[in-house]
Amino acid sequence: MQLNMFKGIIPAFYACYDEAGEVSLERIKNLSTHLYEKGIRGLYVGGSSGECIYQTLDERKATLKCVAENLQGKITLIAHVGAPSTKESIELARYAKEVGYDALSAIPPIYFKLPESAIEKYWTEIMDSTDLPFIIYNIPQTTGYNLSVPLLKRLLTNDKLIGVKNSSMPVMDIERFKAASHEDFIVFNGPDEQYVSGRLIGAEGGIGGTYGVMPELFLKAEEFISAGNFSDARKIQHDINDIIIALCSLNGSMYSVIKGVLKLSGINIGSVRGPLEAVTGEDIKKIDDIKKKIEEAIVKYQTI
Ligand SMILES: CC(=O)N[C@@H]([C@@H](O)[C@H](O)[C@H](O)CO)[C@@H](O)CC(=O)C(=O)O
Repeated sequence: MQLNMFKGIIPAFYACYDEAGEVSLERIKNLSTHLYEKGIRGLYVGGSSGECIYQTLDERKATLKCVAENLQGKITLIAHVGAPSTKESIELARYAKEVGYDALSAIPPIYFKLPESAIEKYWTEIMDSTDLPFIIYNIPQTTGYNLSVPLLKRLLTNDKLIGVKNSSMPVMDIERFKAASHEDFIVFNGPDEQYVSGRLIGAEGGIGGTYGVMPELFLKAEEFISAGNFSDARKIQHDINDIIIALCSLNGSMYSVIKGVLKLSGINIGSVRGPLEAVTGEDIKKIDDIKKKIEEAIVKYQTI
């Protein structure tokens, strides 16, 4: 397996809606083209940022297909296929394979608190449903399950497992997963607030929910790390974190703020779907300040 295609900056793709809140193929095409032109390594489609659990199977398939039709063969495409049931997850996995994805990924089962044996079976059945490589999505803050090293080791007996997208907050988890696996196993940094530290401790790429609103800054952070310029890497991470704190400071979901910034920048992908909350009232005016903050940071690092 050629793992280089997964190394680098992979934005988690945002759900794209029209003004009525329906999935918009035109907007999916616009956003995916916009991110591609920024120079990203790939896209992670249909994950948390894709509002996966609030979309129907048909909407998720339409999104997967539209991104693939636009960018397949140009960048790495990872399909997140985690769904409430194994049946639906496998249906999405087979669909992703059919429309040309390079890899699959899934959160553990949601809602019921299931034993690890059920989680193992769930991921194994998805892996066995196609010949695509598979990436575990570990995000304990939303799923309530944190990948254990013993389960990772058992799953590693399946050659299709090529990596973990780790969104748990301790960077040490990245080091543990890397140490429990092998050289050709890739750990993706999940928390964007610690991209630099995640990379230094063993992550070889990143998949993140805020990359899409400021790809230039994460591409630059990656450039600094690759060049061994840790002083500037630390500085840009600081500025990125200030922006993430601002994105999370308004009265709606972070994704609503991100979509507001993108809209002001000419990329309209609508708002968020309930129960996620949109930004309202006076806070709407503050979105422009966040956009300016991002632009200032981009300019600051452009010539370094
Ligand atoms: C808990 C959480 O939502 N984590 C995000 C981060 O990118 C997160 O949005 C960011 O670090 C800001 O807190 C990602 O791991 C989500 C992601 O990659 C996805 O959309 O699938």
